[in-house]
Amino acid sequence: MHQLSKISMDMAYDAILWLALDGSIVYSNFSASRYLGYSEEELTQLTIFDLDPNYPREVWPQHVAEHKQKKSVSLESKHLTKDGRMIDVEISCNYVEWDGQEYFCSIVRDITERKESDNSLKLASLIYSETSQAMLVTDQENEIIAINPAFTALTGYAWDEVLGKNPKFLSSGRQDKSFYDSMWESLHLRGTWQGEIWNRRKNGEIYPEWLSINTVYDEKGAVYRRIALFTDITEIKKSEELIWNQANYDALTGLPNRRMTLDRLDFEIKKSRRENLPLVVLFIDLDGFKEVNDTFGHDIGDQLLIEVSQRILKCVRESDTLGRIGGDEFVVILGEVVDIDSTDRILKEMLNAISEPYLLQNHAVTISASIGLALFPDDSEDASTLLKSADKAMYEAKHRGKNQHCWYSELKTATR
Ligand SMILES: Nc1nc2c(ncn2[C@@H]2O[C@H](COP(=O)(O)OP(=O)(O)OP(=O)(O)O)[C@@H](O)[C@H]2O)c(=O)[nH]1
Repeated sequence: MHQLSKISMDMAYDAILWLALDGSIVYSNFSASRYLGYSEEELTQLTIFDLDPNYPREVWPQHVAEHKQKKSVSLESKHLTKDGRMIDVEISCNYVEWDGQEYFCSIVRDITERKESDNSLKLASLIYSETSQAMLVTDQENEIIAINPAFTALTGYAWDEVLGKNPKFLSSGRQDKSFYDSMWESLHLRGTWQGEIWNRRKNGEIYPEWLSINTVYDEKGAVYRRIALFTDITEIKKSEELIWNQANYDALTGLPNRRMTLDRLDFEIKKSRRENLPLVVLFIDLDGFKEVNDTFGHDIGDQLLIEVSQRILKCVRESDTLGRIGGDEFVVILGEVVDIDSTDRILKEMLNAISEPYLLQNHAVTISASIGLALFPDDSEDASTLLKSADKAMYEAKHRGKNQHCWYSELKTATR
């Protein structure tokens, strides 16, 4: 019978250690050797304090008394293996009296793996609850089964308001069906999608977010969960917009700057080519603007530039472009001109409007402009050459006495 119980103890998955009341190991099974790395003989030379070096020896007598009284105690600790590893163990310590002797029979289970997975679960749950990224998890039916606190902070929706809902209730309506179709196509094909999307908060506010969706599949390869992570990118968009505006618009007048004006000219040339209609570029330079600055100061000069730009705008269609490309230099693009002769009327109106007196900070200021014109496709077919031609024509207008216009074609005729 004794032999049988030894065999069965050796077959046990858990380690079994018999301790005398002084903490010395008097018996161990096969599993104990397996996880601690010591032979049975070696273990009988050791004490519980060798296996558990952090065990405070001074409390041992107190623990012995308690364990004797309770008969059975469960606890978690760490054991040091022969090769120096500390492993997590779960111990069930039982007080046994046998053959007039007292023992503790400790059943020890190696829980290192469980601890590691507990720790990674704890870490995952910490990340889930503490991250500033909003998270949303849906099930096979695409119904929400989990959200994190950042989701509530970002969208304004609490857990009980979203549970079981299809996430499409967050849509802002800004993206069309084809946008969502291609998102779903990517999710079906690759299980992932990421990109920029506009959603709506509970308070109705529409905001841009960077969204990344991943899919978890079950063992049969069917969709099990989809996990969406997103961040509010309103501030990023705002600063991108600011940088873009600074790069493309003139801060004083709010008009397109040189770079943007050239882009528009490019675009309008392409349009005119498609429509087979001419396009006219006006290069406008103020006459004697330096004197306004010198006489009335830079502030009034600035105000004059703003006023002039507003007067020019009143003379053109909304679809035409007015840009400020230098100090007192403006460019107008008259796109898709059906009637070239109508340009002369616009020019007359513009020159008159600019030369009407201005009242700036109680000062009466007058100014005029010289305008050079170039025609697409006759004078040039590319944006920068067309602008240069208009510039040359403007110089000719100055040369002829200012406050007037000149077509580039007139220069070509003059040099012939
Ligand atoms: N107030 C103000 N002045 C500017 C600004 N940018 C450039 N200027 C001034 O605008 C003037 C432009 O020079 P010019 O075109 O040679 O001066 P102008 O007196 O108009 O000369 P003409 O074109 O030959 O009649 C310079 O004195 C610049 O200092 C600006 O943003 N604000």
